[in-house]
Amino acid sequence: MSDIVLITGATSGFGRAAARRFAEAGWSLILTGRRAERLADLEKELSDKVPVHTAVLDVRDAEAIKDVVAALPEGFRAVKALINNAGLALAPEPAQKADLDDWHTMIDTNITGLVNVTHSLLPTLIETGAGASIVNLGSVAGQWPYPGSHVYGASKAFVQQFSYNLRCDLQGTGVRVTDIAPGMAETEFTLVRTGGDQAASDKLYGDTTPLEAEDIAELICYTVSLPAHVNVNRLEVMPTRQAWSAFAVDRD
Ligand SMILES: NC(=O)C1=CN([C@@H]2O[C@H](COP(=O)(O)OP(=O)(O)OC[C@H]3O[C@@H](n4cnc5c(N)ncnc54)[C@H](OP(=O)(O)O)[C@@H]3O)[C@@H](O)[C@H]2O)C=CC1
Ligand SMILES: O=CCS(=O)(=O)O
Repeated sequence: MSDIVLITGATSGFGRAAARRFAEAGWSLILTGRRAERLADLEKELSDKVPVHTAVLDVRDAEAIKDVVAALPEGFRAVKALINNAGLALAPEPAQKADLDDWHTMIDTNITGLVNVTHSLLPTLIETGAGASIVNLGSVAGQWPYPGSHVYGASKAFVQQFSYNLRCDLQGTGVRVTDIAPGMAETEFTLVRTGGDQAASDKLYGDTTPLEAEDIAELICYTVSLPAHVNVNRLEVMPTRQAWSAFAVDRD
């Protein structure tokens, strides 16, 4: 029987690329996200290669997650890898101009959603034991501050620390935990962050060479495919053409 991976946010970007990469590697796929049509398209694309189960799921809904896990068909129950990828940034403006609802949406998705899914899958992953993995999508924004990152960066700092703390508690169970922290990667991320501003997205990723979704998918698949005794704690990854910036100084 093939290994089973559950991916949140499989309808776009890293999640969709990861679905394709895991399919290439022969894993059975549980693909989730809010957009049913995209899940159906992905199932159609991949189901002649590997077994695919899809579930429309908003990670903010803890009860819905329990239902999805309880309703997993035979053959998809012994999940070996959980990829906590669903997430978003909103409100690119400075904190003092940001909408409170946008802050709540980021907290509810990036923190509460990730915690909801993890809590529901922990018993299964522990039962799977040696070689099981949780990969959490953090961000360079969880460690490095920049203007307009406010709640988004803070939510990813939570992801990093939660990953480390989980590792401590899961020691002895065989379940591995990894925080993958990408820098600039071209996906629908900026389109979502800017409320659908394609020009802003094109400008951000233009005239440089951002990471591609496939780069991160490769790292996710690599991380969970390492021998069971190897735990990658954190992977921070940037495009070669991106680096840190100097401190900002307010001058007269
Ligand atoms: N692109 C980048 O530069 C970076 C991104 N990241 C992180 O990587 C992860 C993936 O982002 P990326 O692929 O770039 O962005 P995309 O916008 O392309 O994909 C985001 C995915 O998250 C899903 N999602 C969002 N909200 C919810 C929700 N409430 N419930 C379920 N699924 C949800 C979306 O699916 P749907 O709308 O169908 O629900 C979509 O599949 C995010 O956590 C992001 O913060 C980290 C570092 C860099
Ligand atoms: O998490 C995404 C990368 S960035 O936009 O914060 O640099």
